[in-house]
Formats: sequence, C-alpha cells, structure tokens
Amino acid sequence: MSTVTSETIDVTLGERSYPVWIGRGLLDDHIRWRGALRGRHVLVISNHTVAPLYLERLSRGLDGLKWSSFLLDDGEAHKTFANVGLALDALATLGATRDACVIALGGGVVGDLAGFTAACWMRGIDFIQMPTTLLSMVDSSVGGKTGVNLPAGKNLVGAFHQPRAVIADIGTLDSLPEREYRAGLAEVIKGAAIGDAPFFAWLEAHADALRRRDETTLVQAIATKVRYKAGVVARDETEQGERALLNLGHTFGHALETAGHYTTLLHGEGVAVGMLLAARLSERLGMSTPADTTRLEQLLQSVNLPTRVPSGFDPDQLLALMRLDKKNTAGTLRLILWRGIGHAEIVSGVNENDVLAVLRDATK
Ligand SMILES: NC(=O)c1ccc[n+]([C@@H]2O[C@H](COP(=O)([O-])OP(=O)(O)OC[C@H]3O[C@@H](n4cnc5c(N)ncnc54)[C@H](O)[C@@H]3O)[C@@H](O)[C@H]2O)c1
Ligand SMILES: O=C(O)C(=O)C[C@@H](O)[C@H](O)[C@H](O)COP(=O)(O)O
Ligand SMILES: [Zn+2]
Repeated sequence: MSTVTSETIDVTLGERSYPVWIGRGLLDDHIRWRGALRGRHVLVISNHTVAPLYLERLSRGLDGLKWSSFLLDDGEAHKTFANVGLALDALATLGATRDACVIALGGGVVGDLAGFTAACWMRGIDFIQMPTTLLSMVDSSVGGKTGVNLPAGKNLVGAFHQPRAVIADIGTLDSLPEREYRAGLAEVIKGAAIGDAPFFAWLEAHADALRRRDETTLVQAIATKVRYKAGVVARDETEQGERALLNLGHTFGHALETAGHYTTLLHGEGVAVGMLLAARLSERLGMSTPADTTRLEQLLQSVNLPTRVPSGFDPDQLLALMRLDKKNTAGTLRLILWRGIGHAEIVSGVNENDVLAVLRDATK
C-alpha cells in the first residue's frame, strides 16, 4: 500500500467550487489558506476547548488583518439561534464589511453555527472551515449545510452556504478524545453503507488500523469519505433528491440526540444506532436481509461504537420527534432505508406503525 498522508479533493459547484485540503500541519500553512481570504476582516468562531489548543497557531496567519474571535461554550446544546445572534454582534463590533470572512475552528457544532452566521451577515459572506474533529473532517465541513438546533429538534433552522475552502489539519486529531474519534468513524461507515460497498469491505479490513489511528489508513478513510460526499453534493447541492441519502440513520439518530438533551449520545453515536434502526426497519419492510444488518452491526462494534438504544428512551416521544424531520412531506414520514451494504434508498409514506414497532423493540 502507498503511504499517502495528504490529499486534496475538489467540491465542484461552478463558481462556488472549493478545495478540501487534508494533511498534517495545514493550520500552519498560512500561505495556502490566506489565499482564500478576500477582505481585511476575519471573525474566528471556535469554542472554549479548541481555542486554547489551536487559536494561537491559526492567528499567526492573520497578521495584518483586523480580526477577533467569538468562542462558544462547548457542546451541542450551544448550537443555538441565540449564539448566532451573539456571533453576528461580534461581526458588527469588528466592523465587518461584505468582504469579511468567518473562520470556523472546531468540530461540527462550531462549523454549523459559524457557517450559518456567515450566511446571515449582510445576506452572506465568505467562510472557511478548519475542522478539528474526525466527524467534521469527513462530513460537516463539506457540503454547505449550516444551521442550528431549536428546542423542538436538530438543525431546524439553517441555510445552504458553501465554504470557500476546507482545511483539515489531521494533526489536530492528536488531542481529540477517543469517544469523539469513534463518533467520527460512524459518519465514515455511513458513507460506505449508503453507496460504496468496496469501501465498506475496506473498512472491515482496516478497522484495527483505524482504531489505532494509523495515519496513512486514516487519511485514506477521510479522503474516500470526503470524495464520496463531494460527488453527492456536486450532483445535488440543495437536497432535491440524492443528497437525502446522506441522512441514513439520522431521522432516528436526531430524535435520540434531542430526546437525550444532547447528553446521552453524541451525534456520531446517534447515527450509529440510527443506522441500525433503519436497517431493522428495512428488514421489516422486506428491503434488506439480516445478514447485511449483522455486517453493519459488526463493523460498528469493531470500532467500539454503540449499536443499541440506551435505556430510558420513550418510543412515542421518539416518533413524535421524527415527525418534525425536514425530509418529511405531506404529513408523512420520509426515511432513508437500506437495501443492504452500499445501497440506501429514499422511501416516502413509511407507515408509523412499522417505525413504532422497531422503536418499541429497540427500547424494551
Ligand atoms: N453540516 C453538516 O453537513 C453536518 C454533518 C454531520 C454532522 N453535523 C453536525 O456536527 C455536529 C457534531 O460535530 P462533532 O462531532 O465534531 O462535535 P463537536 O463539534 O461537539 O466536537 C466534539 C467535541 O470535541 C471537542 N474538540 C473538537 N476538536 C478537538 C480537538 N482537536 N481536540 C480536542 N477536543 C476537540 C469539542 O470541543 C467537543 O467537545 C452536530 O451538531 C451535527 O449535527 C453537521
Ligand atoms: O450533508 C448532508 O446532506 C447530511 O445529511 C450529512 C449529515 O451527516 C449531517 O448530520 C447533516 O447535518 C444532517 O442534516 P439535516 O438536513 O438532517 O439536518
Ligand atoms: Zn450526520
């Protein structure tokens, strides 16, 4: 096997195309990412965990610019509309003009909120993603879905707003806690489960190297997932069709995250459990086989991801939350179901009784 430890992937969207750079030390490669800055104002949005680790290194690249930072408290519970308001105030205080840029330094929470802030300020300014979690490198920094949660559910407010560049410095993963690292692997496995059976088999073969964070294997996994997502986004930027497949496991997962008040399951963990619930529902509807579900379960378990709904969840409450999912239309559930490894499918009009039966079984 070759030992490639850096990759560049283009997200091809006409005038709004952008590169995703993956490699070690990119945070310090100021010449590279300064090229994506157009004006003189920069607001760095980060949080109180990540900023002490990486903001100083980043700020060395902002010499000569007028910049400030806005730091969130840590956690999904802070991905709120109120914090977008405060971030917008920080842009106003900075005196940011239309050519200003927001830099998101952190995981998906920071990236989603920073991107939405950039989408709102003066009806849309540039932003750059500097993801520092595995999950944000393989998923949230790419594709331009930005937004925040409401008490009623996840990501209910947002905008499609593409970044100008994604700088994924894998060196930042050295400080990422183990549980967060594993949560990121869930979104890698998701991509393979949806649309890339050979990648799924590769992940099965490399689960041990991924658990050990072997760098060459990790870069290959990140790049393969990003390339896959970039392709889907290029074909269907605003989720009119195919892009909804990237939501495999998310209708269940988001409901679990919300019902658990963001303290029980991390996003990636919700996706892991949610994919298995979607697989079981698919089996129930005669779309997939128990053998495929078992393969998915074993791969998730091999990288130490949860595969069961934790105790204390109420199936009726979960179903109620699922009714507010953005994919639903005409008052009926629209879910991403599964035909087996590498084949997800959008299914409209899913019968609530079938969903409830799967939820009841999983919460017994
Ligand atoms: N926009 C999208 O397409 C998309 C895709 C997937 C997920 N998401 C969203 O992303 C969010 C989840 O992202 P996440 O898993 O990155 O969670 P996160 O942003 O909460 O980060 C996870 C934890 O790791 C910490 N952290 C981040 N980088 C670190 C580092 N290098 N070293 C040490 N600690 C670090 C954070 O402070 C946090 O405690 C959810 O809100 C989810 O809805 C969005
Ligand atoms: O990029 C997408 O499209 C996705 O669905 C990626 C998901 O992993 C991600 O969690 C996304 O934020 C979910 O979006 P939502 O539309 O269900 O809010
Ligand atoms: Zn996700």
